[in-house]
Amino acid sequence: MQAITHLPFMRVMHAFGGPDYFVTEYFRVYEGYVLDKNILRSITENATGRPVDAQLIGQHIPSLVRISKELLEFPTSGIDLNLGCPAPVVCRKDAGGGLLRKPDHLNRILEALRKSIPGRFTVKTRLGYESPEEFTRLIEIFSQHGLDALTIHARTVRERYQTPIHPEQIRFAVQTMPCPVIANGNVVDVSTGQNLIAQTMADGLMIGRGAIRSPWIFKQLRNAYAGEPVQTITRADLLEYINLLYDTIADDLPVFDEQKHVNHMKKYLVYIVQGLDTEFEHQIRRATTGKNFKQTCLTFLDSREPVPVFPPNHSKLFCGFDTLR
Ligand SMILES: Cc1cc2nc3c(=O)[nH]c(=O)nc-3n(C[C@H](O)[C@H](O)[C@H](O)COP(=O)(O)O)c2cc1C
Repeated sequence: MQAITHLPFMRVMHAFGGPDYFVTEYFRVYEGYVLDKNILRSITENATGRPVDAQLIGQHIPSLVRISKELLEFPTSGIDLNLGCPAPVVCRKDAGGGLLRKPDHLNRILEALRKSIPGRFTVKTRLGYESPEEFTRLIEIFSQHGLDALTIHARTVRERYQTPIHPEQIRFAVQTMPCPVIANGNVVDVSTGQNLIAQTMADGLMIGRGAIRSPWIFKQLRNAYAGEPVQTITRADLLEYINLLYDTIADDLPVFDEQKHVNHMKKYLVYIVQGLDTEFEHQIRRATTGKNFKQTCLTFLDSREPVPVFPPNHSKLFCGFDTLR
């Protein structure tokens, strides 16, 4: 996730158990593009011991091929093509989710990338641009290119993040695709993860916002599937997580600018505070210094009280996950 799931964030996720593999923020590929050194560090300095796929976004075929080849010189576990980003600035250029409106061009991109990537080549997609009905045609295309996995964020581009997802479309892909299918969208706890797997029979889960809010989610799911006890998360656990995130990201900065760092931390906190005290959220929004930020966290989180398992179901940050409960 752009400007969120960078190298220090991956380190923190791993400290709490972490996913089986990571995917980088996307490299925004165009003619003349030079590899972003900071994103590249997620690959070259990945010390988690878990694989990391390099994600590309773009539509210019020679550049996508060139950058894939360049990336394969580094210890990446594979190349992933983003067909899901709904940002208007990306879609207008027919990249990310915008490419779903250009199936013929998409077909040519997949053909060229598959030819030039000898190892793992995967796609992360939405269901279509305007309507889930577009997905049948897209699956026809995806199934022709020997993909190593297909990850599906089961919403259309138009639906952005503000609706329930369409698990039946993931189920359709699982039945149709000759490769593993990873289900994505609205997994916020063990029950929503297990229900998404049960409804789709997907080969795995990708978790985004739910992991920012609660990095224990990977370990909790592993424990639940193994029939082991699942950890209850307390306010004090959250405090430890936030402090680790604050310090790990700060230590990774070439130049530390306190105010910028506090603002960056707010990108995580908007997810973390969901379901907690509204006054906590207000005070975090107003924090400008590190001391102020950390003191606010301490004031609201210094207790052994369990935190709510679910965030609110109708906010701008999380929406529609109750259909998976
Ligand atoms: C702020 C933000 C940035 C994102 N950046 C990326 C990205 O760079 N690449 C990608 O494949 N998906 C990106 N996504 C989408 C997520 O990976 C995921 O598909 C989506 O949030 C639904 O899954 P979730 O409910 O587990 O978060 C982003 C989502 C958000 C909210």
